[in-house]
Amino acid sequence: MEYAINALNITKKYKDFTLDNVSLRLPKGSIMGLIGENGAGKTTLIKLLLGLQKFENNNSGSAGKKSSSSITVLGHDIQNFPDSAKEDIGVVLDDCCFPEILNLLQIGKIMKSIYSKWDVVNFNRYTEYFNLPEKKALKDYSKGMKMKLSIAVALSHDAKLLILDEPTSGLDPVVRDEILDVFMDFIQDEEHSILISSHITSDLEKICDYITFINNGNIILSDVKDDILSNLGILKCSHDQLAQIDPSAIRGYKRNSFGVSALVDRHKVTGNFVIDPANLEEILLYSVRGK
Ligand SMILES: Nc1ncnc2c1ncn2[C@@H]1O[C@H](COP(=O)(O)OP(=O)(O)OP(=O)(O)O)[C@@H](O)[C@H]1O
Repeated sequence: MEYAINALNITKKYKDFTLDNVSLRLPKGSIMGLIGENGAGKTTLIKLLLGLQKFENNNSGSAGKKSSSSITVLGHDIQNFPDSAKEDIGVVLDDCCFPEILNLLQIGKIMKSIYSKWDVVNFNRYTEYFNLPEKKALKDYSKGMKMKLSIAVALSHDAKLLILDEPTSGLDPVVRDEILDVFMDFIQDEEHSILISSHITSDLEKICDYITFINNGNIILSDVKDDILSNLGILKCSHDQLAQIDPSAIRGYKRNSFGVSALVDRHKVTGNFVIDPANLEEILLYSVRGK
């Protein structure tokens, strides 16, 4: 399989936080969602994938996890990423990176001078679709308008890979739906791939092929979304019944006044239990917060 992103055994240490020996593979032609609570390490991982931060080069994962580290994006080692290939990555980070005194027309002109493959027709198409005013300074744009502008830019230089950090956060459901449609449209070309982080798990459930859960600097689950949703489910039972279930089937559980509800691997549960479907939000909550 060809990968748009192939990150192996990546460790990044801050004073109070370690992204610990994580690996992530995004198959070409697909969308992967990155889910995790605040401070889980999503932005740190994204910055490493973009080469904006350096990972530990001494293969210094925690004890017992040492192995060689590398990040390959669109076939290039991120540490020696050629300038000529930088246009192939469209990036949206959670803060607007354009000078606030400029307006959309001025941004368009600047981008045309920066990107050799700048597609003015596409840019105008997206900015019209997003109803962005041309002459208003960015400082007077709403948060949603700024985000739409960042997305329009990322989509207008013929990128093959989009790396998007919370592109739908703070946006209303109508705008989010518009943006998700644009992402789905982008991915119709099988050469295109997207890595997207979001707290809005329903957005990721809608568009992603793969989901990666990150918690406290560790990847706790990374798989095909449909497999995750079909393999995991919520089982409600008594404490005694829970005790009879193979412990390796239980990903997390919560006690309530009626007994216990547990996130379980369906295939590992034997016996006559009803297991309800779990959505991505529940999977995150049970995995992170469940006992
Ligand atoms: N430059 C830095 N120096 C020190 N610590 C940092 C730095 N950048 C991030 N961190 C720490 O790394 C941890 C992970 O932060 P990160 O921004 O990657 O989380 P996140 O999953 O993107 O969170 P959120 O959903 O809130 O955006 C946090 O504890 C944060 O304080």
